[in-house]
Amino acid sequence: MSPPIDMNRFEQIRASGDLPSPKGVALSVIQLTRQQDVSIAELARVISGDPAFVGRLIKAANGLVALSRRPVVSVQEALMVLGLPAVRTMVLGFSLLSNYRHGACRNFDYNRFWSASLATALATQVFAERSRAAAADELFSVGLLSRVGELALATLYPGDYEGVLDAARQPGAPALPELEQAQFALSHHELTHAMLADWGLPRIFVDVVGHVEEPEAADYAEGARSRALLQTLVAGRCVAEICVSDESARPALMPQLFAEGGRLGFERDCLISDCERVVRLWVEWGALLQLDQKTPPSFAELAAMESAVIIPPPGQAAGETRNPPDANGAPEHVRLPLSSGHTPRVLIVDDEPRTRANLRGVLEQGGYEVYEAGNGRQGMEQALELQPQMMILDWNMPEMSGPDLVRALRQTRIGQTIYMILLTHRGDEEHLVEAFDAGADDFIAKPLRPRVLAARLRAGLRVVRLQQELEREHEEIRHFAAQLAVTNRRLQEAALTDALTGFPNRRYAIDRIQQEWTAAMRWGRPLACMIIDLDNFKQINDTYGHDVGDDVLRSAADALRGALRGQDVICRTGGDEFLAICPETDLPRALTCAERLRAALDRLSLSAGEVKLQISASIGVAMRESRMADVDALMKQADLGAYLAKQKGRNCVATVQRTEPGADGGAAAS
Ligand SMILES: Nc1nc2c(ncn2[C@@H]2O[C@H](COP(=O)(O)OP(=O)(O)OP(=O)(O)O)[C@@H](O)[C@H]2O)c(=O)[nH]1
Repeated sequence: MSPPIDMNRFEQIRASGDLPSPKGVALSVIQLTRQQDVSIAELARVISGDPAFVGRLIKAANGLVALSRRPVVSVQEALMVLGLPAVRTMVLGFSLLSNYRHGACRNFDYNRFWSASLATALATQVFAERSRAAAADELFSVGLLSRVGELALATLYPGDYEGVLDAARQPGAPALPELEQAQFALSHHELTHAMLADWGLPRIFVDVVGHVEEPEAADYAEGARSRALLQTLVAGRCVAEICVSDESARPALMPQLFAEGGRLGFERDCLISDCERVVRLWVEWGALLQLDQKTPPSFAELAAMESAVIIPPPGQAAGETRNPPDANGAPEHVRLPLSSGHTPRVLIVDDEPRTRANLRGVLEQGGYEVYEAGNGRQGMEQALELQPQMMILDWNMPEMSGPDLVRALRQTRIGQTIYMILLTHRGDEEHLVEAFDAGADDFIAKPLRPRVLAARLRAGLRVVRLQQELEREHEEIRHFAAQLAVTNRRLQEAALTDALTGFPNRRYAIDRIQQEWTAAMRWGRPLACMIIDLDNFKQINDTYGHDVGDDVLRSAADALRGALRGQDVICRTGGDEFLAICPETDLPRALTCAERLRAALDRLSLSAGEVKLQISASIGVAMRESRMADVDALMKQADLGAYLAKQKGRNCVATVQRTEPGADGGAAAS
C-alpha cells in the first residue's frame, strides 16, 4: 500500500501553479516523449537546443555503456542507449535542478538538497547494477527526484517552511513529516509521491518512492521486484547522507549503510567498492552541475575506522542515526563573501558586556566588522549565520563553554575555516593544551592588552587570507575542470562527427562496427550491416552544383535517420555513402529494414530552384556468419551487395548471402 494522499489537497496546490515544474526545452522534450510516434531525430533536434542538457545526457549514457562499448558521443546515440522513458525522467530532473538551485526559503539548503539528490541518484544506479532491481538508467532519475517534495514545500511556502525546519531542529522536536502535516496538511514524502505520479513516472517507481522514508511499513512480498527496488533506493539514500554529512558525522552513519547493503545481499567489499565508484561519479557530476560539494568521503577509510570512537554533537547520543542531518540540517545557506578585499568579520562571544565593549573598541580601531554574542548557544547560531572569518571566545560562559563551542563549530563545514582565539584568566600549560586540543588557533590570557591583541589578530588575519586564497584557487580549478570536461566532450564529438549531416563519421563507424562485431561474437548474437550508396549523385553535383549536392545529402540523411530503428546506428562513411550497423538483426530483418530506408529515399521530394529532384540509393546488406574471419569480411559482403544492387539497375536492395532462415553461407541475390 502506498501512503495515503489527500488528492484534493494536492489538486489545490497544483492549481496554484507554484509547484516546481520543468521549463523551456525540458517541457518540450517531455511533451514530445508522450507522443507515440515521436522520432529519435525530432527529439535529438529539440534536446540539442539545450547544450547543458546535451552534456548531461551524454554523460548519463556513457555511465551505462562505460564497461561494454566505446563512448557515446552524440545525442542520437545517447537517446538510443537510454531509451525514451529514462530520457523523459532525466530531462525532468535536470530541468528542476537548473531552475530550482536557489530559492527564498532561508532554512532550506538548496545546494545540499541537490548534492544529496545527485548522490542518491548515482548510488541507486550503481547498486541497481548489482541488485538488478530495475534498469539502472531509470533509477538514476528516480533517485534524483526521490525527495522532490521537500523542494516543493520550500518553493510553495518559503516563509512557513523556514519555521517548520527550524522547529524540527529543536531538541526533542517531533519528526519533520509530523510538523509538515500540522502546518500544511501534507508531508514532503506525500508530496513527492503525488508529484511523481502526476508527472507520469511508472507506477512501480512512484509506489516505491512513497515508502522510502518508512521502508519497514511497506508490505512488499519477499523476493518481489518492488521490495528490491525499495531496498536499493534506501541504500542509495544512506550513501547520499554520508556524502553530504560533515566528516565528523560520517563514521556514525556507516553501520546503517552496512545493514542496508546486507539486506540487498551485498558482500562488504563489493558494497565499499560500489560506494567508492559512487563518490567518483558524484565528484564528476557535481563539477558538471556546478554544485558546491563537501569533501568527498573515502568509504574504504570509513569502513576501516568503523570501530573508532565518535564524538557526538551536543544533544545527540553516540551512534544515533535515526534522524541524521538531512538537506535542511545545517543553516549553511548563507554564503557571505570571503574575498580578501572585504572587511574581515569578527564575532566576539563573551558573557561580560564590559569585555565585549573593550574588544569591540580595539577591533573597530583595527578596521574589523564586529558582531557580538552573549553566550555559547548564541555564539554557535551567529557563527553559522554570519560566517565570520575570526572569532574571539571567552573560556567560561553559561550554557556552553568556549572550548565546547570551538569543538562543536569545528564539526561543521563553516566552522572549520574560522580562525578562533580563546580568552582565559589563566595562562597555564594545562589550559593552553586544552585550548589547542579543542581546535582553537590561538590563546590569549586576560587581562587583555590592546597592542598584543591587535598583533595576534593581524597574525590570524594572515592565515585567514591564505585560506581564502586557497579556497578561491580551488573554486577556479573546479570551475576550470568543469569547463574543460565540456570542451573535451565537444572536441571528441566534433572529431567523430560528420559536419554536413551530423551523423557519426567514418572513423567512428569503423570503431563501432568492430565493437559490435566483438560483442556479437562473444554472445553468439546476430549482427547485420548495410551500405547505402546514393545513385548517380555525381550527376546532381555536376548539373546543379555542389551546394545543391550538399542539400541533397542533408535531406537524404534526415530521411534515413527518420526511417531507422532505435537500436541501429547510421554513419556517413564517404561522399554519398552511408553505413548502417544493425545489432541483434538477422538477414531477413535487415533486408526489410533496408527496403524501408530505400523507400524513404525514393519518396523524398527535393528541388533545385524550379526543378524537382528525385534521388534513390542502392543498398547492400550483409549478416555476420560464423565462417567470416573478421569484421572486414562482413563489410566486404555488404559492399558486394551494394555493387550487385547497382548492377541490377540501382534503386534496390541486394545481398550476396543466402536469405533462407538458418542459412549461414552460400551466395544468392535478393
Ligand atoms: N556535394 C557534395 N558532393 C560530394 C561530397 N563528397 C563527395 N561528393 C561527390 O559525390 C560524388 C560521388 O560520385 P560517384 O562515387 O561517382 O557515384 P555516383 O555518381 O553516385 O554513381 P553511382 O554510385 O555509380 O550510382 C562525387 O562527385 C563526389 O565529388 C560532399 O560532401 N558534398
